[in-house]
Amino acid sequence: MKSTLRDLPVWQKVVLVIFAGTIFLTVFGPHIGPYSATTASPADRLMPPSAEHWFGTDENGIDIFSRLLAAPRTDVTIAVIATAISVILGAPIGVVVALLESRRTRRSRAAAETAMRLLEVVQAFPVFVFAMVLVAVFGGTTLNIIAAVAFVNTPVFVRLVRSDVLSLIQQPFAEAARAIGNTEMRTGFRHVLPNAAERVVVQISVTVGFAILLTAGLSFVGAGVRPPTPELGGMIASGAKYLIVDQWWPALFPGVALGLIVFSFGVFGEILNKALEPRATRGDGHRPMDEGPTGPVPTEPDIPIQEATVPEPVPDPVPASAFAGEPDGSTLAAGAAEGPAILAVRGLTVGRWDERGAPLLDDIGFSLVEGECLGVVGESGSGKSLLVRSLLQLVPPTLAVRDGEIRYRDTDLLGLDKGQLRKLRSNQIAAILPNAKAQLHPLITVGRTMISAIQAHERISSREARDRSIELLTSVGLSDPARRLEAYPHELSGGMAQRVCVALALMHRPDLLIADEPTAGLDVTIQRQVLDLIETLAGNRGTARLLVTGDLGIAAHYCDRVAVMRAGRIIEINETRAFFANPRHAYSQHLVSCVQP
Ligand SMILES: Nc1ncnc2c1ncn2[C@@H]1O[C@H](COP(=O)(O)OP(=O)(O)OP(=O)(O)O)[C@@H](O)[C@H]1O
Repeated sequence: MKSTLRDLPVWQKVVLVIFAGTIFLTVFGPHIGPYSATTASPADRLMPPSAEHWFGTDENGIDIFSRLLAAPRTDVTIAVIATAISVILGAPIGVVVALLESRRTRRSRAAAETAMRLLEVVQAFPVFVFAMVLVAVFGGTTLNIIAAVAFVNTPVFVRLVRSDVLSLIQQPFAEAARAIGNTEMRTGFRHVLPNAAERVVVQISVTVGFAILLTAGLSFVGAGVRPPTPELGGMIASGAKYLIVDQWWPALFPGVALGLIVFSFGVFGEILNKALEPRATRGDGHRPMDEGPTGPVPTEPDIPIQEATVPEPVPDPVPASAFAGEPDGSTLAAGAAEGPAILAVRGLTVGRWDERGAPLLDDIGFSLVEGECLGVVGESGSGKSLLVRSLLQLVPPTLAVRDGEIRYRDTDLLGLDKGQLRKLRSNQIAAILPNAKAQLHPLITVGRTMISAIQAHERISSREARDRSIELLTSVGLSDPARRLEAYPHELSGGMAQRVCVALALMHRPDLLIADEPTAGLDVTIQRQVLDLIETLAGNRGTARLLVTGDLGIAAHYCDRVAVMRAGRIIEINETRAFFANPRHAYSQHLVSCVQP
């Protein structure tokens, strides 16, 4: 904060002083004027500025300087209370409307649409006229003025929060929050809404400024605060009629004061915005945390990961027609593993929700047994991530599962309601999604994310949840876990963030782990450490793993079987050794040939 203040340009520092002065006057103003701000003195009527009355006197002979010192209390108090009401009403409505809109059901979309149309009706009236009508109908008491100003400003916050939540709800950290078992509402309010806070804070400051203007405007037209209460709009109104007779001071000073106050609130919002941004407040003084000693030392893999990396996208030296053949019985021979399946997928087909266009996932089928690791490989755009999202029921809102079955043990996942799904996620089915840093809430410390994830499933105190978080971070090999709990995601290295995500995914000892490119973006050594960690923690507990990767070397080293995807279909599934020794499908042969020396 200190460095933010120091870096401000001079004019902003001046505005900040005006803002601080306004707040000071709001609290103490009525008590510090040299004269009474309300007692009339007809003998001193309309005296020009002088040493005795610095800003002159008004039509009632009251010292204008003393009234100006007292007036901000009225305007600012009304504006602040009204704006607080607007935020308290507007922000939750905005979150709910956004969540309704992001659902695909007709009913929820209709409800969101109705709410937005109603807001448009409110906003279609000129705000000032609307506030005047409200005050005229219900009377010009202070409470009614506050209610009117709050009412006309509420839609601003609804719209602002709605648009922010709509754009943020698809972000990786929000998806991750849902994947670890948070309800949609909890994700919306606890994970997404704080990210809209920066814009809301700026808007609050601008709105308070506007609300001061509105309050003054209502008083100016005689519908607001009544004399003799010192109030800027009323002072301007009473002074304006003397402008034509060259008595400028009763209107000019309150006019300038009003302009400066409104302006200072707008600028203060910007300054606050900069100061609240965690990267701004902590970025300078905090160097990125060192990786520190980490967990299990990896053993040498049989196949070196670097050498096996498949460049993306895979060039197609073989004509496309060579790969066009339908997968047949031979290429899908090992599609069903032996033993009772933990996950069984049949005929899964995903496409646009309005059923237009070709499916993006077409007739996907495979199964996964206890303790097994199935690698899903394929070129970019083949549908690997979409498969993961479909399994986790996190299909983007523009897409939908058109057909098929996803069975987790005896449960049909596609038939579950949100509550049942939430219980399964994280408790029994866990996910690690790509780009760990983006999965973690940018404005929430690692500790709060972990505690919230633990408490989403267990009724335990925050202290117990914190102790558990420290144990978990230790188990994923993070040094100094208590300090890591206080860190924001941007203060972690990629490898550390990924370890936190592994801890989050495995905290409830799931028996199915779905990992989508869990090491994307990490350097090769860290990749191996993270994959070994998953293997040690999940594999040794018998957790079945579906590991999506674009790296055949990773699939070769860590997976029991490999499934190859191309253009939304699984074209081959085989045991890992057999797959690399003798790939059956022409496209698999091409993939394997790309990584063999
Ligand atoms: N929200 C969406 N709306 C429409 N199409 C989508 C959407 N998300 C993905 N797709 C399409 O689905 C197909 C599969 O995408 P997906 O992200 O699953 O590929 P991928 O195999 O994971 O690729 P990569 O390895 O590059 O992440 C692509 O053609 C993509 O354009």
